[in-house]
Amino acid sequence: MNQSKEQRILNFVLQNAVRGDPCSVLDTIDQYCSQKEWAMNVGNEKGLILDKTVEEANPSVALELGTYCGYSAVRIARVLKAGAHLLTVEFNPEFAAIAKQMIEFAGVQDKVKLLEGPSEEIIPQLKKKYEVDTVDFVFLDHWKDRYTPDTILLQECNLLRKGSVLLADNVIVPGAPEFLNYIRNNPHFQCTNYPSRLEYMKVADAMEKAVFLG
Ligand SMILES: O=C(NC/C=C/[C@H]1O[C@@H](n2cnc(C(F)(F)F)c2)[C@H](O)[C@@H]1O)c1cc([N+](=O)[O-])cc(O)c1O
Ligand SMILES: [Mg+2]
Repeated sequence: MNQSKEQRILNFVLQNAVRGDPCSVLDTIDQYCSQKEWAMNVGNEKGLILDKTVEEANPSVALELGTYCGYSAVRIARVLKAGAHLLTVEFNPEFAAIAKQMIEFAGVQDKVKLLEGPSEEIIPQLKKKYEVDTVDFVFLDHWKDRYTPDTILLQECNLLRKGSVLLADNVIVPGAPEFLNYIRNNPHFQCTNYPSRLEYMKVADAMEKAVFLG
């Protein structure tokens, strides 16, 4: 059975990155995906915006929707303060298995909890089953038509508090027009757009930050 692209990315990391060194894992994924096979990791340019937004939010509890191979989970976990943790949600079992190995190889497994399943199932479980009170930071990087319903679901489940920061990837490519319309016209959110480029490509993309005002 021939390997998947995601398996090839993981193998390249296992063979070329430094175990326990998150930066080397990120650089190795970026090297592979810019030189060999494109993949939908947030990448290093938008990754810097992600880093700054997480550092500014300084979350105790962070949530990621769309783990994929674990690139942004490693990226976020490596800048979390002591005692803070990231919950990352992945729907596809193959991707979840890859991401688990990526996170462990990077040495950030103590800061990351990978939850497998659809967001509409997992989000309502966060308080009772995963002992979450509210989330301080949310990275939206999953299916673009799920950004809005999941943002609404987070509010319905009382998981956001005054000052919770949402950061959405790909608001230009592939685009999330319905989400931008929702969040920019919602008086409960203060939005900021961060123009950048699509990972590994000379194509414009952007991230949107939305701070919940309560
Ligand atoms: O489609 C893109 N991303 C979709 C990403 C999808 C990923 O999110 C997971 N997911 C789905 N539901 C959940 C949850 F959490 F709800 F359960 C998690 C999917 O299994 C997949 O791993 C994309 C596409 C491009 N591009 O250039 O085409 C560039 C990008 O940066 C992208 O993120
Ligand atoms: Mg993305």
